[in-house]
Amino acid sequence: MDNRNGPSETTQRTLLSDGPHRAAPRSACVVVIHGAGLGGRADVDTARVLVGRSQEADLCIAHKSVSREHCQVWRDGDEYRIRDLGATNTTRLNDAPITEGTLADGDHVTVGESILKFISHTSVEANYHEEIYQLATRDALTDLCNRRHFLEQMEREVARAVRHGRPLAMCIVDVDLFKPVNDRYGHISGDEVLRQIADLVHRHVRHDDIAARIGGEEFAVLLPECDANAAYGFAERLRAAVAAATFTPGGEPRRITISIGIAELSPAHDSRAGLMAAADAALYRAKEEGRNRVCIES
Ligand SMILES: Nc1nc2c(ncn2[C@@H]2O[C@H](COP(=O)(O)OP(=O)(O)OP(=O)(O)O)[C@@H](O)[C@H]2O)c(=O)[nH]1
Repeated sequence: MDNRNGPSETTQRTLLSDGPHRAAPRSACVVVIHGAGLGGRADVDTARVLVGRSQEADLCIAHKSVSREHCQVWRDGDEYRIRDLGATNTTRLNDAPITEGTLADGDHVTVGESILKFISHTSVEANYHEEIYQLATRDALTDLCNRRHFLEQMEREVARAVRHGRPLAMCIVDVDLFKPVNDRYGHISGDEVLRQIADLVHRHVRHDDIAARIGGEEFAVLLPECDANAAYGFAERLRAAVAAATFTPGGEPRRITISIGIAELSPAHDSRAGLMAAADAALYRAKEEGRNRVCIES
């Protein structure tokens, strides 16, 4: 159900055909194994990976001992290279200061007070680190991002969008009247419904969007480069897809609906907390106005 008159759709969004996200086999990567940013990682290929304190770094280590642009890592043919970017605390490779060097599997890179480990794509540890990364960042039930990872990503995306004056929108998605579903069919069947909804969320997002389960029956989607109208188009398609889907908790066909609140980055909502509060207020309105609808916070 719409509560807006004729929102214009400004962005073409793509339906993906596969189910919940699974990471592709990994390339080489750097993983923070000690200090601030522990567990953070970045894949390394020919594009230069920036490591630093900046929110815009590919591997952001938010600690004062780390320069905003500390070092960069990249693949050059068969070699993996690292270069210090004039950091105040010079980058160290296996404890020796460097301006530039070649990385070998298992090398330790000291960045301020944090230590990174370089894992080559052939390393036997690659799968282990991949598994740890998945456990730390994904929601076990739905395989979407977990709340913590979503909030971290959102912090970065908000900073990036504010800095470059780019649009950014977010949706908070809440399952309508889910308690009666649980009460009638049990939590296991309820979980299956949540998985099916997560699958629909995943199918409707673009590659660059960040989708997460942020609460029991609450999901969030962050949409970089989207204003509220474009987000509305996405949200409305998702709402309609859920409303049209057949769920079979306890083997009984049942319709389930969702309500969605949308907010976009604006001078009034220019922080992570502000944007989330605005989307939450819109969601509240969607519930108040009868559920199964999309509302935009103005
Ligand atoms: N199966 C399952 N249920 C959950 C999970 N997390 C929260 N819930 C349930 O989700 C339900 C949420 O209920 P309420 O917050 O009362 O809201 P609602 O019934 O969805 O109603 P409205 O949000 O007002 O439309 C509760 O029954 C929770 O137990 C979960 O991980 N799995």
